[in-house]
Amino acid sequence: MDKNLQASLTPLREVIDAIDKEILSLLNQRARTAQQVGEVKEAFDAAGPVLKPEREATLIRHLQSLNQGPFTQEGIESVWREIISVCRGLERTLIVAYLGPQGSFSEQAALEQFGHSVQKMPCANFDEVFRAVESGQADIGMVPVENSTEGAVSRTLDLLLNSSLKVMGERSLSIQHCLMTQSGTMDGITTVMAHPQALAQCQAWLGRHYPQLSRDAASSNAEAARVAAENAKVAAIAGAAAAEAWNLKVVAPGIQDDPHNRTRFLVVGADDVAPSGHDKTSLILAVPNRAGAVYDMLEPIARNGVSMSRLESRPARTGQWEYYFYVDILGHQSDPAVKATLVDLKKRAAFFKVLGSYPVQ
Ligand SMILES: C=C(O[C@@H]1C=C(C(=O)O)C=C[C@H]1O)C(=O)O
Repeated sequence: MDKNLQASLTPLREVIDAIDKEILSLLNQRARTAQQVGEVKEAFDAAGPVLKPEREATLIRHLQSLNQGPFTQEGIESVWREIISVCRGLERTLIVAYLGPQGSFSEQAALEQFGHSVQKMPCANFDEVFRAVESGQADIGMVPVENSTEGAVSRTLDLLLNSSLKVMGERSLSIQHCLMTQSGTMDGITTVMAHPQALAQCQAWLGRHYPQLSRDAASSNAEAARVAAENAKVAAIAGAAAAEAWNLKVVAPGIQDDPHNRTRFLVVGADDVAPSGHDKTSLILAVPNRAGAVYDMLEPIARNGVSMSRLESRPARTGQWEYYFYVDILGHQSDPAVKATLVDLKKRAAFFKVLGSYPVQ
């Protein structure tokens, strides 16, 4: 290295070393304090949850509001999610269930939300994720609920309807699909495999570039990657993490038809989440099949000055053209306006279920 360059860098690196030493000492103070929090929780409610999503959200937002840079806001979030993950792990290791195998977008969403100091429980399908959490084998689950190109993930909606689990959080992820094979080329490839959602999100691109390939459905994109790793005739569509996990080479990155393709995931668990100051409430409603019923159902939301951020319908399977409506409103169910809205909605609805209130991402 150039001598002058070395001479200029050395003092700066010494400063960084000294700062890191301070950070390390502070991290250990924080970790010890979190252990004490764990002891207090244990003493008051040994079976109670260690995870407090509202506290984690408030703490990160507060730091972001104090942040003057140049450390980025995204940096604050990702660094503190990992710090919290380690500290939480010293209280008790969180077990997170999601649609696997390794390298799935659900895994990525789970790790972004809860950090890497968790125990991963990859499951074969969404039903298994719900079962794992309902039975207490896992603390929480991470499931996709909607995609910006393809709309609702219907199996998740159906499971939410029938499950006792609460929605405890949300996480939105940019979904960049890659085409991947063993060799990194398409030589000898006869089939492209992915989850039906991913095949749908990439259909125009596939039609343009590989119209001759047969398209096969897999239970997840990461599962398609696992199959491609065993079969040289199969190309998989999955995220970059799956290529790494299954030792595949990317033939083409970012092949989804919409470059802004995003998926929103929900955290499901057994516990209610306290207010964080910026929350959302998810609920399911059904109305009788008559003129004006949907308008009447939604009227209390507008009247109480509550914002609705999502409205999704799903057939009720009665054969009568009846629907369940999945509604997200802004605010926590303990906020007065939201509380009043929920009371009104319950009076009008043929079916009413609050899925939970949780911090807005
Ligand atoms: C330390 C706590 O437990 C967990 C860890 C947190 C942290 O490290 O800051 C925050 C919330 C909880 O998920 C707490 O409840 O304050």
